[in-house]
Amino acid sequence: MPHYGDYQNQIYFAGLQGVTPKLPVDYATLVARAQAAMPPQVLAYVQGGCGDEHTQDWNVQAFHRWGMVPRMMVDCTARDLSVELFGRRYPSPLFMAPIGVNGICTQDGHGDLAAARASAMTGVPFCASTLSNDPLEDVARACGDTPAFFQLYTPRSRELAESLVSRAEAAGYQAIVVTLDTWVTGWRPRDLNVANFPQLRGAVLRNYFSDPVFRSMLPTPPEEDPKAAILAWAGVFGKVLTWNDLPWLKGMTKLPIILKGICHPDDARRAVDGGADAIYCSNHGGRQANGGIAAIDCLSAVVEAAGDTPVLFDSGVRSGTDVVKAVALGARMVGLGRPYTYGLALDGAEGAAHVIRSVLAEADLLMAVNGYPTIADVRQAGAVRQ
Ligand SMILES: Cc1cc2nc3c(=O)[nH]c(=O)nc-3n(C[C@H](O)[C@H](O)[C@H](O)COP(=O)(O)O)c2cc1C
Ligand SMILES: O=C(O)C(=O)c1ccccc1
Repeated sequence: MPHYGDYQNQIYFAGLQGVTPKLPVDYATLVARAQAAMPPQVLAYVQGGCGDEHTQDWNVQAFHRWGMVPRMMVDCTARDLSVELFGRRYPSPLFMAPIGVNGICTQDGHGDLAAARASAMTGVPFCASTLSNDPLEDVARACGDTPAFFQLYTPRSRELAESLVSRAEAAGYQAIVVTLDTWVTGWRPRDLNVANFPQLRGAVLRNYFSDPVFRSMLPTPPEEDPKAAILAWAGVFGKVLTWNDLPWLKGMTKLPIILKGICHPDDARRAVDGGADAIYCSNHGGRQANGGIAAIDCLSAVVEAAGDTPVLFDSGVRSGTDVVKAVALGARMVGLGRPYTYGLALDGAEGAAHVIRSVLAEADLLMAVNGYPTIADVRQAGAVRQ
């Protein structure tokens, strides 16, 4: 049976022919490469966070305060990283978190399709953002046989929200991820200092411009008057959601609803009581609120409060080790964010696939060495605060 860890052998054997990996396998070197290669404003938008970026930095640092204890004399020659979510089996806990500017991270402007192709190549599900340079239908097709999720930025117009969700359902997405923490944009000094907000320059709004309800709100089509369409987008973008909206969100679709941005156990309990199908513990990578504690330090309490309801996690995941730690702390699935987008920026779908394969290989080999042959074993072993 092939293992994700086999990627390591592929790299070493290629080395015998004088071939080294096109992109690095570690995050620090990857970021350094991205910093040298990406257009400065796109880099600032992807790399930056809220305020002085303490929460963003702490998301990453806090992983180091959790550790795992290896077990010996366990037969780990065969490993199974698969997990179940909503009755479907996924080959690993990893998924690609929604990144609304994937579209402008490749030179051709089709980074969403490239991200989707990386998903098809690796079998790691892609959570497509509402913010996209290609329509969600095309992105779904580019995911091939790999199931995908659709992330909804709930607009102020209910009709538009319903239209986006029904399109996502028709396109074959498996779940709707409703992001709760971004009805307004957090204070982002890197972008403010260069006065750059890509959406206001017309980037990544294709799901709106292709939507019949959005188009019906405009006196002239977006192709004829893009400025007016962008202003209309700015006016409709962010609905303030409250718990009273949960029945409406649930009623919109047959698909499972995943609430993204939950960090407090009381919110997790309310979400479960309100019928959320899954909870997504995340602080948006520290891009929305500064001054918060690290997302990984919120995870255990959220998992406990969620009971049987599955909990997804992202924010600060930089390696396969981080993925295994998040699983040990109770995450059913773990989202990779900035790292795959840097891969995308450096080498398109291949680059993102390489980053994903490196993360999976490290996770698999860690499980092999630590004596955790399955995800259930990881969960059982847990992680300790050091
Ligand atoms: C450039 C960028 C754009 C993002 N766009 C979205 C988005 O459109 N929708 C969303 O729910 N989250 C978005 N996020 C948040 C990610 O889904 C995820 O929560 C975050 O990247 C996790 O932090 P990390 O990348 O530092 O691990 C974005 C993050 C980044 C870095
Ligand atoms: O950049 C982001 O993190 C993001 O998801 C977003 C999208 C729209 C408005 C503000 C932030």
